[in-house]
Amino acid sequence: MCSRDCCSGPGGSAKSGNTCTDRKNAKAVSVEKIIPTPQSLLYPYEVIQEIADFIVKGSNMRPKIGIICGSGLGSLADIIQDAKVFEYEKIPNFPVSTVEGHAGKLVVGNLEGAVVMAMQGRFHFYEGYPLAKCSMPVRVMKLCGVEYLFATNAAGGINPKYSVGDIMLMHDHVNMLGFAGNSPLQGPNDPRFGPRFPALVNSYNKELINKALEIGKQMGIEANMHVGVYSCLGGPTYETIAELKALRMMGVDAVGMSTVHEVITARHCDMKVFAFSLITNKCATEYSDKKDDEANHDEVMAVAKNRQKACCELVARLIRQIQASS
Ligand SMILES: O=P(O)(O)O[C@H]1O[C@H](CO)[C@@H](O)[C@H]1O
Ligand code: HPA
Repeated sequence: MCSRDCCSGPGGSAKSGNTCTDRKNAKAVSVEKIIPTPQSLLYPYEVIQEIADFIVKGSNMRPKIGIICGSGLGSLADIIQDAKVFEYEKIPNFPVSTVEGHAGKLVVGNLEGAVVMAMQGRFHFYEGYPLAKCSMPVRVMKLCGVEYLFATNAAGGINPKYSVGDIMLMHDHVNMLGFAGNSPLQGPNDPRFGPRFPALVNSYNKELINKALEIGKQMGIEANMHVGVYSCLGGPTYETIAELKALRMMGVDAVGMSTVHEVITARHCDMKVFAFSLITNKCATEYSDKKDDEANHDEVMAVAKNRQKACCELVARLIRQIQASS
């Protein structure tokens, strides 16, 4: 079995110059070798432990809260104090960020009295990474000591009541990649992380949602805050009108290309999850010739930049409350 990067995503081909020894020696390769590595075996426990040790030793901190910054929301990591910054390239066995708005840095430090670690840059399926690789950093967080995952994303609003700039607290998801038979947990289960068949009802911590709603009121943004259902598609294409109509019929309020596999991985290893979507564009669910109806990443980034202050404030205040009650 080849478990090197060259067989598991774009970081690999960069490192290996696209030469995989298994591929070069194809004639001699046995059937076992050409069956793709099950996702769960790409990052064995020991490799995750090595990465976690590297971060804990390198920062001399043990984080309690992990934050994943969505597209254009990297400033969530800029408010961390006494920060130790690790570039992804310099972390052993870590993938690289390839998307604009995802800087590719891991920031460990203090925020509102808690030690946090924040990913300024997440990994997406459309970048060519298997889902287990996209969500591998969540397991690293767990082995660093993280108890809470804060996952944030930029998303298209399908619920007609949502406006650009609104914040949707996630209380559930529809796992479209899972419907298609893809999961970060696919392959042999390592019980040191969690059970073979994890339950996902109650994945999004209700207490944290309620606290965030209260904070929204205190910030005077309650009219721009919703509680809703997110769905992740594979991307990188934005959705067709027919797909958006179908998602709406399924009860989806916001759509993106991330987060769900991170939440699955976090719940598998029993982390408490808080997640929100910043609505960066309204998704059209009727046919029209208007160019305005087309989503684009520049708009996503611009809206995220405009709303980063409110997002930072929400995250900081919620962490303060977690600290106050622990
Ligand atoms: O989910 P995040 O990483 O915030 O990014 C969202 O924005 C990008 C599309 O504009 C996609 O990557 C989508 O998933
Ligand atoms: N669709 C999918 N992903 C997205 C969108 C969208 O409209 N906006 C931001 N990320």
